[in-house]
Amino acid sequence: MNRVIVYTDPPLLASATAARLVTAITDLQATQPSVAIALTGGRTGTAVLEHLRVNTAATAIDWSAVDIFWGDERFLPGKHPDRNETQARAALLDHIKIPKGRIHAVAPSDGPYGDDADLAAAAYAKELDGVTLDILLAGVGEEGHTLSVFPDSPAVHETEATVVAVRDCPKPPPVRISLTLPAARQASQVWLMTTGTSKAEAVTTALSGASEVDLPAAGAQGRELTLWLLDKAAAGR
Ligand SMILES: O=C1O[C@H](COP(=O)(O)O)[C@@H](O)[C@H](O)[C@H]1O
Repeated sequence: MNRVIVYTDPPLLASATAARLVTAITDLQATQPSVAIALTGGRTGTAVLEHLRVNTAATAIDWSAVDIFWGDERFLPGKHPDRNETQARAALLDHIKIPKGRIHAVAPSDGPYGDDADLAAAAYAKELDGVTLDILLAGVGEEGHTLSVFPDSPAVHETEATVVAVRDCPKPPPVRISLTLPAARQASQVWLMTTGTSKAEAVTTALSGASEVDLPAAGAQGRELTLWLLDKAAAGR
């Protein structure tokens, strides 16, 4: 099922999405022992986490039973400010009571696999093996990328692997680790969040039946639900 929800502006989108996450996570926790969420980087994804941090209802979440993954990561040294993990830690993860073992970050480029992005991708695929993501949060780029799957790139043609190393990305940094679209489609719910007029064309093209090769965001669909969370500007077309 596809749903599109439009908010007046980016701050409202971020706070409403944080509230939606609180409800979704606590509802899931009422019926299953643990919940798996994949985070996204970028402005909107980080703003949602900041709102989650200050949302008083979020104290109802039992973080000790939430596994945190990332849909994609910028392959940079650990603690680099541009890593999606670093930003998520600053926005939320360093402020909540979540056991270390529940945070499943992608290895950095100075980590156990050094700067071998293929090894880091393979290790992350292993980490995700057997996990069903309850909610995959993802952004949308101006050219229609989602996760770190860019239009007409090798990653968008990947049909076997769940996680790939992505090189020569048009958006910096050039090397990234990303879930593939087939892996994204294993998630129960995919929430695609984006704001701003610069995203409007990508959004309308994706929702008008574009091919995922041309517009990867069109191919990120959850098994139960695909939710497009937009501000008025991104929905403007
Ligand atoms: O580089 C990335 O950007 C996208 C979208 O970011 P935004 O700032 O335009 O919201 C994000 O979804 C992705 O995780 C990240 O690596």
